[in-house]
Amino acid sequence: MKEDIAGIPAVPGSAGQPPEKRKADLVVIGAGSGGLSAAAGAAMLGLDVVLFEKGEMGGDCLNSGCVPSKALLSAAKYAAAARESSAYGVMSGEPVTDWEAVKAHIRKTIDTIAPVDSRERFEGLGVTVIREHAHFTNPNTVASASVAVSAKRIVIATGSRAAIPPVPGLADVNYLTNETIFTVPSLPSHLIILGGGPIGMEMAQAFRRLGSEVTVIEMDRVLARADQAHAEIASEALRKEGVSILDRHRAVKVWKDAGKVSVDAEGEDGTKTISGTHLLVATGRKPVTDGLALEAGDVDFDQHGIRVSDKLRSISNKHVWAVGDVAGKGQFTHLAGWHASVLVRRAFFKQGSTSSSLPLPAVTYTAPEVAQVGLTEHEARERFGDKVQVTRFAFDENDRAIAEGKTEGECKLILKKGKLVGASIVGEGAGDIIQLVGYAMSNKMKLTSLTNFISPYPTRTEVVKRAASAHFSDAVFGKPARLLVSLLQRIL
Ligand SMILES: Cc1cc2nc3c(=O)[nH]c(=O)nc-3n(C[C@H](O)[C@H](O)[C@H](O)COP(=O)(O)OP(=O)(O)OC[C@H]3O[C@@H](n4cnc5c(N)ncnc54)[C@H](O)[C@@H]3O)c2cc1C
Ligand SMILES: NC(=O)c1ccc[n+]([C@@H]2O[C@H](COP(=O)([O-])OP(=O)(O)OC[C@H]3O[C@@H](n4cnc5c(N)ncnc54)[C@H](O)[C@@H]3O)[C@@H](O)[C@H]2O)c1
Repeated sequence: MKEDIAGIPAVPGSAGQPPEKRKADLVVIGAGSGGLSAAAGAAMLGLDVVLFEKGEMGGDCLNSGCVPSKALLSAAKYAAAARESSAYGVMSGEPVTDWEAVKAHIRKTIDTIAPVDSRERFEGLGVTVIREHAHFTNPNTVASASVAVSAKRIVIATGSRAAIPPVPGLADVNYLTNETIFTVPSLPSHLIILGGGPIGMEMAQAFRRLGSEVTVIEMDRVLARADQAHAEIASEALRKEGVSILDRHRAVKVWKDAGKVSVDAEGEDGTKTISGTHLLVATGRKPVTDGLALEAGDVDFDQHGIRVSDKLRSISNKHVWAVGDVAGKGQFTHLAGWHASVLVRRAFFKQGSTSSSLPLPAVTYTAPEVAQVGLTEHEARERFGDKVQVTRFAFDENDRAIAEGKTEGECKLILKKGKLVGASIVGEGAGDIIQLVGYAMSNKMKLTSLTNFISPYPTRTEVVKRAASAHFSDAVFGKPARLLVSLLQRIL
């Protein structure tokens, strides 16, 4: 693919001077989750690391992704708790949202975490941090306005940005993205959200709980990568809270009129026009490959990002690696962190992990949470056919869930001939609970490892042990077992 080199600063040096030339062991472009972890890992091994960042240290996750979204969701949780509290015998009224105070909570959360990602911390680790836009000048050199650094290893960790679909009229309205939604001047009165992926669904519930009217327009099904039944449980919960979800509706036209933004959404039953005060575009992400002069670096890329092998090394330039969203293998902070770990092990210890050598967890932080690790039941059946077994346990039989009145959900373990290949959990705390299964799978443990331990009572995580135990219940309590026990009773 040919590269769009727009965005490369025209000025060669800070005061019109040619950039200073230097060497380093490792150059990292991008100080987000992936780039920071790579830089820290290499610096802690005593290597000479140069890190370029053109924007805010911490990248998307800290500034316009995971952190602000989870801070917003936590504010929204209090609003929901106030509404629900009378069911628990505690009376409170309809909550009042102070949007400025919610934004202050978001800002405070970012500011509290920011020092971990800061220039000062990384300089303390020995990393040279250059707060400038960087681009390739040749296959082993990266330059910014002030410096050109040559290195044996260069890591591209430039992340992704919101992908804007080619919907007629969209470019002419002031739509919001993840970069602007957390600082919008007033609480949207009616927020229309294009896209029912993790961003769309998390934001839909957060704003609805804080008092906005919310409409989600999704051209396929919501949370399409999650277990379908679990995604439906989550969308039903959002609907009950008043979120209007138009799934299988494609946005085909957008326009602004008399201070309102309107969207035509086309479904099987015709076209509906939705009018609101704000429009959030959450229709997926686009890797940031522009402005890097990748052709000068002999770095191949396509619409998914830098073309790398599962070892995260560029297929066209052996000096170059890619980590995080720009590597085109998934868009999660924990995946970016894992990529950095793969890079450090491979590049400096010659160890053999790859991007896909551990099962990847994914959690959407709606209430209920929707969590996945490894394969969904659907993916497993497509791959392994009738060798697949499913064992499950419902939250409404879990005493902690009953005590807390959060009984919607289930834990589903997916097995291939008795071996764990995935798990899907929907319910309160699913993202925490699923770690137990991820741990067992990553360490290639047997299903019995999920039954052979004492789980504290009453905890929601007991659902994992109960789902695993259900798989063995026939063997343990079935007719053959009963016969054996009665025989042994007579002998012993
Ligand atoms: C709203 C939202 C919520 C999310 N929630 C979660 C969540 O709950 N859990 C989760 O795991 N993931 C979540 N994600 C995804 C997560 O934020 C990303 O997967 C993660 O930030 C990717 O990290 P990265 O290092 O690849 O890229 P980024 O964090 O995007 O960092 C890339 C950095 O590179 C810099 N850069 C780009 N080009 C250049 C250049 N030429 N020169 C110098 N610097 C450059 C950018 O300025 C940026 O700082 C969320 C994302 C969004 C948008
Ligand atoms: N909790 C988390 O871990 C978390 C939270 C947010 C984001 N993320 C990461 O960020 C990524 C991006 O999230 P996202 O929600 O933007 O993307 P996504 O790709 O997951 O979902 C986008 C949705 O928009 C729909 N869409 C596209 N064009 C449309 C149109 N014209 N009309 C209607 N619908 C349309 C798609 O069908 C899709 O379902 C996620 O895949 C995830 O990896 C993670």
